Amino acid sequence: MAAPRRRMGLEKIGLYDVGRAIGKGNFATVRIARHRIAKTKVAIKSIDVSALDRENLVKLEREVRIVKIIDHPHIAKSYEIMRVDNMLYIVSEYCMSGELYETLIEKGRVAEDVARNWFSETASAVSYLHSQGIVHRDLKAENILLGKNSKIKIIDFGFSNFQTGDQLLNTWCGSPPYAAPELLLGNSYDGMKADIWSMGVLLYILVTGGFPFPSDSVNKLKRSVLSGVVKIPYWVSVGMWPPFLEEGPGWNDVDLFFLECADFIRKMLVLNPGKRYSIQNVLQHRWMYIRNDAKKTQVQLLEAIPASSIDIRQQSSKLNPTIMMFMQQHGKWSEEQIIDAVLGRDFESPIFATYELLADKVKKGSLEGTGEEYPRRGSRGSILSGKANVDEQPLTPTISAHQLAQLNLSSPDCDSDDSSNSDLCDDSPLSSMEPNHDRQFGLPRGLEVFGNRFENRYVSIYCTQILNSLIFRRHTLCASEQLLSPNMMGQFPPPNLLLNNFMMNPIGFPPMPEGQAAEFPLPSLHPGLGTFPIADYSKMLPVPKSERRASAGETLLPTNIDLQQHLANLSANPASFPTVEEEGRSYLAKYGGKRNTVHCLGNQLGGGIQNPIPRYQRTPYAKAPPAERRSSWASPSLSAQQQTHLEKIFKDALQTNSDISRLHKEFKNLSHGCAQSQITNEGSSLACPQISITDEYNRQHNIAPSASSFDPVSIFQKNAQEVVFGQRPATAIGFSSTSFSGMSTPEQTTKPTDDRIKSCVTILPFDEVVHTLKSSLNSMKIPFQETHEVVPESESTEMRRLSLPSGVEIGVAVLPPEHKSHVEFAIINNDSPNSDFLCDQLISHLRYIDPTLISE
Ligand SMILES: Nc1ncnc2c1ncn2[C@@H]1O[C@H](COP(=O)(O)OP(=O)(O)OP(=O)(O)O)[C@@H](O)[C@H]1O
Repeated sequence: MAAPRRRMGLEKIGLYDVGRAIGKGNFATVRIARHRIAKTKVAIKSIDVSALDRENLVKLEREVRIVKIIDHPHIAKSYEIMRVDNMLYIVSEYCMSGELYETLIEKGRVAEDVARNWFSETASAVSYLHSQGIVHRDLKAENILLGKNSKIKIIDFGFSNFQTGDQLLNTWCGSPPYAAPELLLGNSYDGMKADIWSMGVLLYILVTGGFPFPSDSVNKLKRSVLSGVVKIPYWVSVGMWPPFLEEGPGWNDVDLFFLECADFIRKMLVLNPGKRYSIQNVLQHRWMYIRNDAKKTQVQLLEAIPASSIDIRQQSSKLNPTIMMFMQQHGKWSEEQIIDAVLGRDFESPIFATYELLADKVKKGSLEGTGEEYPRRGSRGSILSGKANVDEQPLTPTISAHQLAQLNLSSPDCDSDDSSNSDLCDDSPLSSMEPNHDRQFGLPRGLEVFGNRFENRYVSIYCTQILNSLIFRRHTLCASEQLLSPNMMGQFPPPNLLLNNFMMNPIGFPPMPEGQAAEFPLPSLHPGLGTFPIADYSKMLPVPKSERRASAGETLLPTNIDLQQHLANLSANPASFPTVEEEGRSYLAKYGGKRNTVHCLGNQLGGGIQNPIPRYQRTPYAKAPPAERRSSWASPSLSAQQQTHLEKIFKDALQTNSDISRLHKEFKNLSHGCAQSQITNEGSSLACPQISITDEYNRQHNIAPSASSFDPVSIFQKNAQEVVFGQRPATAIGFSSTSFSGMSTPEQTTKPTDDRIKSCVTILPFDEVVHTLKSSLNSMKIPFQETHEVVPESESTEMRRLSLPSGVEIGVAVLPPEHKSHVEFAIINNDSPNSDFLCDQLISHLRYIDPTLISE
């Protein structure tokens, strides 16, 4: 094919006039273009093949292979593959409304009805892919575009692959915030289950406006994902079983009344891929069929898949005579050439693309009178071998001038108010009726008139470039290329250092064997990765101020858009978009007092909306047993006097509803002397004063946890780095604290200066926990010393301690009153940056066997 050339500043590639860039990926630039015969706008993804290494070339060819075979209404359709010099171009359907991600950024979370529509369209596309044995592996809001009428269109098959039967995949692909835990752990994985995890993240984002695992580094993300805790804000519908109904015969008829988005999300975000939903489960979940939309959604789901296959069947059985005629006139191709390329689905031929674009235009524009159709040749084989099998039906049916003219109209896209029109929609009779065919067809070229649009286009391109350069883009990572690109590798210690590190600490990251980049395992375990910033997703999506709660504070974002305004801007029926207040009120009216104990609905400290869900059920402390909750506490490094003083100021602030600047000031004074880095949450030294304030005070005093009540958590979260959220109190259960004395007591005071404690409770039997921990350590080649002890509190309870040379002490015991296995990880020696990871890894191994395991 001829090399691209420019005409009046507009680049020409094949039969396309190419305009401004509309997107950029790791290796690709996507530009808007217009097909000169069909006059349809398309997106052209261009990839400089010479810049790709062998592995990425393989991926690219796989992407090409896959886009050629997929065809689904909710997947952006590909029309043509062009190879010119070093460039490869993938021409696909142009999705005019851009990324779902950008829509969410702009408008914030969406109502569940809207989320349901988008999500079910996505699910139908994923179901189609999985049924074809294809996994996408990079599902994310940035790869989901909105086409005409806000229909979902999945794009970017750069990481997709074929997966058959029980086959597991190994390559680390995807975007960290959407990556399944098994990928984060570097395990082999089932790509289909990994897609479902990404869908869970997607649905979470749609209905909450935030990420389920907010973090600003891969390490933090990993820890958050592996903790297994998904905090879901109160406004997300919760499956609820009315107290008067027992589960039993007939209960299925009733459950449609109860919304279950939270349950649905959790089913997709199950750590254990074996227990995670499959796409079939997703399609069948009740939330997908809720209320008035039940019919519509079902229809959508049913329609989506067959529509596509019917389409394929129709296409293969008939060729449209109007289109054939039009192509013969405007493309000067012979009938034989057209039939051959179309039936052969020759993506590398401009003929096939032209036919498909025109056919889609006919479909969209409901071209009249196309009932008469060319009979299809018997088979491709017959075409290749001559005309023998061609039916003896007339090949030149009567086609009205009107029908041909209709094909010649601009694409419906060009009539939209899409701003990109100015780039590409030139509907002047000359250019439209006599398109500039590529030289290869040896056709006359129409006069190329752009007039004033020429200048405007440049202004527009220039502005777009500025905008593009300002927008912080998030890209997909792949273990061997993005996570460990040469640049990034440059930031790591040299390989021999890595090797030493690995030898010293086997959970470190092994050096990359030469030429085996693709097999690079466990990329996220490299300590260095923690230093790579990824987008701060926690600050990504705007949520109205009125909706911010301490509970969602970590997940949700500061806002600049008021939901009301957003709702007013939406053209859809506002009734389907209740405000958060309305949601809260109706939730309260329906369920208040039934399910959640709402301690006090009044707000003693001022007005503001009331949150029907008690704060302790939605804060990071939700899991803490009541005994561990307190109105405030200060670490033992504060003197008793200082502590009393702080608590007094805190209580004063509560009673007088005054601000807490005094408390802050006081606290700052106490913190004085600690380096800033020491008083932040991450890596804090427990030697510094720390305060953890919970809502217990509010709860005890029947103060409604509302936006305008005194809300130490959110105030501190906003203003003070010093608060250690969810920090355990200074005393810990069991043997947790230290092995220095060689003795453990149930209530032994931790050594505040050197202990870091993680603990979890599991229903697994003691022996199984010990066995799992030991075999995990063995498989990681981490030596340990095992000691048997008896928990003093209960003579009969055995305790096992595993001591690691890196200074991690692991204790396991079954403790009363629950008689569940308690596991404590005490990091005695903070020198090893990997100790934290190791503990998280071990916890996640346990969680694989017991998904109900609770981290404390
Ligand atoms: N068909 C399309 N219509 C409109 N915009 C598109 C289309 N295809 C891609 N884009 C835009 O271009 C961006 C990059 O495209 P794409 O994701 O295919 O590239 P990529 O190199 O694979 O990206 P990444 O490296 O992030 O995975 C998309 O996020 C989207 O904004």
